[in-house]
Amino acid sequence: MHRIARKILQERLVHQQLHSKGSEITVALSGGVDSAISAWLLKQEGLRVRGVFLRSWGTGDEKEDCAYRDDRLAAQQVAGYLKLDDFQEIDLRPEYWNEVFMPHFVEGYRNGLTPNPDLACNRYIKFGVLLRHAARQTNLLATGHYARCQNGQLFRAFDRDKDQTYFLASVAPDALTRLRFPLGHWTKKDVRALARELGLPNANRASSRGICFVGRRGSITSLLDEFLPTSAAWRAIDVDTGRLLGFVSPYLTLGQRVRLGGLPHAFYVCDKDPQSGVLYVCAGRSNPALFCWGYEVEPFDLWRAWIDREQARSTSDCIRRGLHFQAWYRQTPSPCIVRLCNQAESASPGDAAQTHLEANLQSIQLIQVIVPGSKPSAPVTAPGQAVVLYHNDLCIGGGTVRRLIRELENAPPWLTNCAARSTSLVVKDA
Ligand SMILES: Nc1ncnc2c1ncn2[C@@H]1O[C@H](COP(=O)(O)OP(=O)(O)OP(=O)(O)O)[C@@H](O)[C@H]1O
Repeated sequence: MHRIARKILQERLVHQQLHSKGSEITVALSGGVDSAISAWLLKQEGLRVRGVFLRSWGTGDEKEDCAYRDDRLAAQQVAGYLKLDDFQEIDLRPEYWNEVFMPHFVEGYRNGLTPNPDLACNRYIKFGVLLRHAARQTNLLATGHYARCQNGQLFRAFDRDKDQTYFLASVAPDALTRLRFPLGHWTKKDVRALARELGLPNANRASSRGICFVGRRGSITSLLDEFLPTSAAWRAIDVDTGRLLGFVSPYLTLGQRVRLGGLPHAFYVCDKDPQSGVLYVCAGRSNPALFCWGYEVEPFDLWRAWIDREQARSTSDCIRRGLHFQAWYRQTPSPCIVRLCNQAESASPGDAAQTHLEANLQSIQLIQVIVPGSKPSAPVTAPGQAVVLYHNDLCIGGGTVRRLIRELENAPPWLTNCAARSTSLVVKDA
């Protein structure tokens, strides 16, 4: 056995449950080194491994088609080199277009949001349509994501620097029960070294360009101009003076600096009104018009599943403490308090002093992810983006930001006193 693999297997870092010899699994092969090593590891377990390459994008653009052909060829070469039991390409361009690109990306921007198509892609394409496709032949699907999964629960990867649970938080809990992430206990460094040791044809290939499209176009703005050609510039209005300062791109994000010529200050986006085509801006980064207490979030199913499990042992207390949130991939997690609420409360949250939720927890449609402290602070994310929640290593979902919470006039005692207290949930390591 190869040196690095032996070291890792001997140290029992591959904790995934071993399946009986002869069972089958589908591996999503991107052409990159992570999915290739995942396939190799599964073969070491004695599984029959079928490779599948996914085509999700293509507009006839020569540069894009060229990148797609390179990826497919690399995936095919890996499948041949590892003597996988099968290799297929599946074309999910219509599904990607209809379930991710148009509804999440294009419509999101049209509605003034800052969407994250990668989370939608994982939920609807890789762990939706592709998983259903895989289920026709094998019951399990593996990918080269860095994450750990056990009993339908998602845990951070051993390699914190590569941990991809942020992108997986939107995946349906029942899908998680059929997924394998063979690299959950590996570091990227060891994966790369093993690929070289095995002489894989893609051992030195850069990380895959993924199945998403933006990187290949240069900028989101040029892509959106193509798909939303009628979007006119919006009016930039200074929130403090009500003055019209100029006309700007509608795709600017909350907190982003706005380029407005000939003005003495730097201006930042503090609010967007897609109905009237107005971008509210404020002078300076420390302007209170930018600040918020936290984020109102529409929860992913994974969060609901966590709440359901918790409900069995907890009271109807609507505050959850001892959690951390991440607002983007690789962001250092920050402490937060989560308050469960329903639509009616959300319309007028007041000081959010209510501590008992009358409604059944099942009816929760919104959660408030609040940053502890006595003062509001500058936002770290924007409507449309995902805020992902963690309890230690356990990823408990999170959700899509619907709006910023600006209304808590003074920090209520539960927000300032209880920041450091932890929930009594016992987290089992995967
Ligand atoms: N076009 C594709 N076809 C099949 N599977 C894919 C494709 N793109 C990504 N995947 C799967 O999703 C996983 C994570 O994709 P991501 O785009 O984050 O790539 P990555 O971390 O660079 O991994 P890799 O080195 O395998 O490309 C991949 O390891 C692979 O299993």
